Amino acid sequence: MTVRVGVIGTGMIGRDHTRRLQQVLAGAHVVALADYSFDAARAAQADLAPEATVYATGEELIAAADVDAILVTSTGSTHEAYVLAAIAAGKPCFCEKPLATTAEGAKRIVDAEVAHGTRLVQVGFMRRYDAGYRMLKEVVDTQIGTPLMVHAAHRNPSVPEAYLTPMAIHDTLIHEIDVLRWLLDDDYVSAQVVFPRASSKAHAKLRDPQVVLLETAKGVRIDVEVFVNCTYGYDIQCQVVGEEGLANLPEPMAITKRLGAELKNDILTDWKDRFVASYDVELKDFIAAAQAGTASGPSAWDGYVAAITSDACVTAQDNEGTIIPITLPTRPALYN
Ligand SMILES: NC(=O)c1ccc[n+]([C@@H]2O[C@H](COP(=O)([O-])OP(=O)(O)OC[C@H]3O[C@@H](n4cnc5c(N)ncnc54)[C@H](O)[C@@H]3O)[C@@H](O)[C@H]2O)c1
Ligand SMILES: O[C@H]1[C@H](O)[C@@H](O)[C@H](O)[C@@H](O)[C@H]1O
Repeated sequence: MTVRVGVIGTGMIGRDHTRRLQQVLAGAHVVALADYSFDAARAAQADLAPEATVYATGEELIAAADVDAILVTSTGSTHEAYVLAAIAAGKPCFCEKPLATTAEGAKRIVDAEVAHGTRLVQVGFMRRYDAGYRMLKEVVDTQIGTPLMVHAAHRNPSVPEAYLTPMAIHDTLIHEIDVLRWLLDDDYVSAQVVFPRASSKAHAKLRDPQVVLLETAKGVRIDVEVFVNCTYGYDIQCQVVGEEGLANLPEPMAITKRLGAELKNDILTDWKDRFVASYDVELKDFIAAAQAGTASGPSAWDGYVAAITSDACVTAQDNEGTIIPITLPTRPALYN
């Protein structure tokens, strides 16, 4: 069965996912588009999905009889309402991160899905599908002994003026929040944030870099450097230290050059290139589950836990150096 998909939000990643569904992956076809900007939706239709219908609102798209499944790729603050509408319509829904901008909003989605009784939501935590992270998890699970510490870094070359200090948490660190929890099969119990000397490359409303310290229920200590004006490239690092050895996330494949008396290789600069393959695999997973009328992969519960953790980290930013406890509610059976 070909899944007929409606895409809400045709900005950068909405267009990229539409391209994936239309040109790369089998089993799905984009039949509907909507964006707050009608022109943006029309442009995506012209460039990527000429046969799709453009709807004036996301709500109309969700209700359309010929739409089997929904992709929510609009601005983060709009996700919650669309995901709730998709659940109410009983349609599988892939939602880009964040699931909701508050923990309360994410909880409303969890409650709605639990009331529905089966999974319908997949959250766009694509790193779980990255080949490098999957290799790392295999080694962490089987070879280096009990994990004790994680050292990680999330570096972007630059960010726009609209990117403010809390975004380092809910826009950027949120990937580590999810993937490290998955990697360690653990949950967080506290967060702390400290700010090193500020980079002169950051604009006035952004404190950059920052170091986030997380502690897990099993006692693992995690430090994540978030540095979003590092200038030199898009660089994701992750090292897990275990009782018997340590394991590093592999570097992306790159040609090593011996040139002009130098040994060098290029560093990627764009997240789209760094995780291009994992975006393909996560949507393949979504299509396969949607064909069966359900969802798999990162769940609404994972989105909710990430939101609770993000909120604690933002509180920790506002209270530099203070350890902020993180308490999770009981996980509903749907997510076991
Ligand atoms: N997983 C990842 O690595 C990754 C990467 C990039 C973006 N994202 C997430 O995807 C989402 C979109 O990011 P982007 O970079 O494409 O942003 P963007 O600004 O390029 O696109 C967002 C689009 O949503 C539209 N929009 C705004 N309000 C709307 C509404 N109420 N209804 C319908 N459309 C609406 C805007 O007009 C715009 O076209 C964000 O939540 C972002 O965090 C995830
Ligand atoms: O929305 C983007 C995206 O999620 C990237 O993966 C991340 O590295 C950026 O910091 C963030 O702004």
